[in-house]
Parts: sequence; structure tokens; C-alpha cells
Amino acid sequence: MFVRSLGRFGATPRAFIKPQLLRSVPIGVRFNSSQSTPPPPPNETDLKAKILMIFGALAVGSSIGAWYFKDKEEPKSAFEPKRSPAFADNKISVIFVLGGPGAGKGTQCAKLVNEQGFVHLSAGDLLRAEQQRPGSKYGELIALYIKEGTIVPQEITIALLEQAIKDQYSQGAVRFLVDGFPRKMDQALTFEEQIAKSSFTLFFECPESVMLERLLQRGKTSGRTDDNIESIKKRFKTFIDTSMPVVDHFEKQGKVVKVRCDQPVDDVYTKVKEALVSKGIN
Ligand SMILES: Nc1ncnc2c1ncn2[C@@H]1O[C@H](COP(=O)(O)OP(=O)(O)O)[C@@H](O)[C@H]1O
Ligand SMILES: O=c1ccn([C@@H]2O[C@H](COP(=O)(O)OP(=O)(O)O)[C@@H](O)[C@H]2O)c(=O)[nH]1
Repeated sequence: MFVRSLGRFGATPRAFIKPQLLRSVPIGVRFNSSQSTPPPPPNETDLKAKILMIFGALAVGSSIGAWYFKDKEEPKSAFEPKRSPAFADNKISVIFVLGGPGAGKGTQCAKLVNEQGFVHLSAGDLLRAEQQRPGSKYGELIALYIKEGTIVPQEITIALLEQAIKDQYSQGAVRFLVDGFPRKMDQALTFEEQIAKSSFTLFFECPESVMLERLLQRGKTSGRTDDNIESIKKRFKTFIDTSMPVVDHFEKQGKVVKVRCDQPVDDVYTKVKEALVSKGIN
């Protein structure tokens, strides 16, 4: 109500200025060039008094308006628009895949794609592709966030994911593994509100020492700007401080299945399949 009042009165005080008041302002610049001599300068005390009168009228007008409208609601449409996700009513199923950097999310997702017909969307891959897309206005920004191991503003990542899901959906895909996302609470809430509810989160638990070793190893060939010790330390910190609260959030809803991943790839995969079965996915 307060904000609405400001919008109504604060932005349009002119509605309360009487036209005759405007006309009576002795504006010195309003000088008729047909006059041979400029009119005498207005008396200063007179000028001040009139300016004060205008401000007074404005204040009184605003107060009267505010009082008049104070109990009146803005007219409501008969049909209040309902905010619902782009993919409501279980049109698609989305599994979030989370875990620390280097936990093996991408590796396991790739196996699920081959064997179970999921579409794998890695938020990190989408961001890296956007970063490299010629003409992207977000390229530099994304590069900076990735190197620093921080989370790219959600608007960018969610727009990329939404586009990718829509593209795939139009080709018939309905089962999605959304890998490395959501990494921050705002992303989790926005995605579920605007795109689709997640079925559950597959969370990979892995000791930091194992992840560090894997990332350093990956860094020898990945060409990634963040697979180096400085960036890795920052990524670990972001994971604990910013991403773990997301896992806790979904856990409270009973929507997390955890899998330990400090074992050989195929052993981890066996447990991944068991985890999916426990959630009704075969
Ligand atoms: N279970 C595993 N055992 C050993 N190495 C693994 C395992 N899973 C993944 N890796 C390797 O560790 C690195 C990180 O895996 P990746 O799937 O890219 O992790 P994430 O997507 O979580 O960052 C890759 O080089 C991958 O080959
Ligand atoms: O939703 C996301 C996912 C990824 N990233 C950025 O992309 C980087 C790499 O993420 P990716 O999932 O590719 O790699 P991982 O850290 O899991 O190995 C992260 O550190 C973030 O800087 C992001 O900002 N938002």
C-alpha cells in the first residue's frame, strides 16, 4: 500500500497543481520579445511568497489525495493471473544432480544418458558455451565468475537452461538431468517457480581430497580456466557456503538421494541406478 501510494502521489504531484497557479508564477524568462524593454524584475519577496504558495498547495493536495485514496484498493481483474512454471503438471521430469566440483557428476550423467535415455544439461557447459559464443554480451562476465569459482547471476543461467529444455522438449525429450544446478538458493527457488518442479536431487558425496586429486588430473587436459589450485580452493568454499544450503533445503522436503562417489566409476553407477529405482525411476 505504501509503495502504491508513493507511485500514485509521489510520481504525479502535478495532478494537484491548479492551472491558474501555474499561470500566476512570475517566471523571469517568460519575456515577450515584442516588448521594447524587458519588464521590471519581479520583487524578490513577492517571488519567494509565490514559490512558497506553490509548495504549500502541493503538500496540501498530496495529503488530501492520500487521505481520499487511503482505504481504496486498486481495481482487481476478475481473473488474477496465476504464476505457474513453464512446465507445470509433470509435463517433464527434472532431476537435479549436485555434488562438489570434481565429484563425478558429469561422468555419471553421461552413463545415464547412454543407458536410460535422459537428456543431460550441464549448467557449467551451457555457461562455457555462452561464454564462447561470438557476440555474447555475457562472455566476459561468465569467464570472470567461473575463474573465481563464484555463481554466475541466476538470470543468465536460468535463461540458458530454459532455452535448452524448451529446445529438447520440442524434440520430444521429457526426462532431464540438470547437472551442477541449482548451486545457490535463489536459483533453486526461481527455477522451481518459473520452469519446473524437480522430482528430486541426486547428490554425490565425495571427500575433498578425492575431488582435489580428480580436478588436478582433469586440469591436465580439460583446458578449463578453473581446474587449477587457486580456483579449485575458491570453488570448494563456494560449494560449502553457497551450494550446500540448497541440498539442505531439498533434504528438508525429503527430496535428496545421496550416493558416495569415491569409488570406481562403475561401482558408483550401480549405486546411482539403485538411487533412481528408490525414487521410482527404472
Ligand atoms: N568414480 C571416479 N573415479 C575416478 N575418477 C573419476 C570418477 N568419476 C569421475 N572421475 C574423473 O574425475 C574428473 C571429474 O569428474 P567429472 O565427472 O568431470 O566431475 P564433475 O562433473 O562433478 O565436476 C574427471 O576427470 C573424471 O574422469
Ligand atoms: O548454475 C551454475 C553452474 C555453474 N556455474 C559456474 O560454472 C563453474 C563450473 O561449474 P561445472 O558444473 O561445470 O563444474 P564443477 O565445478 O562441478 O566441476 C562453477 O564453478 C560456477 O562458476 C554457475 O555459476 N552456475
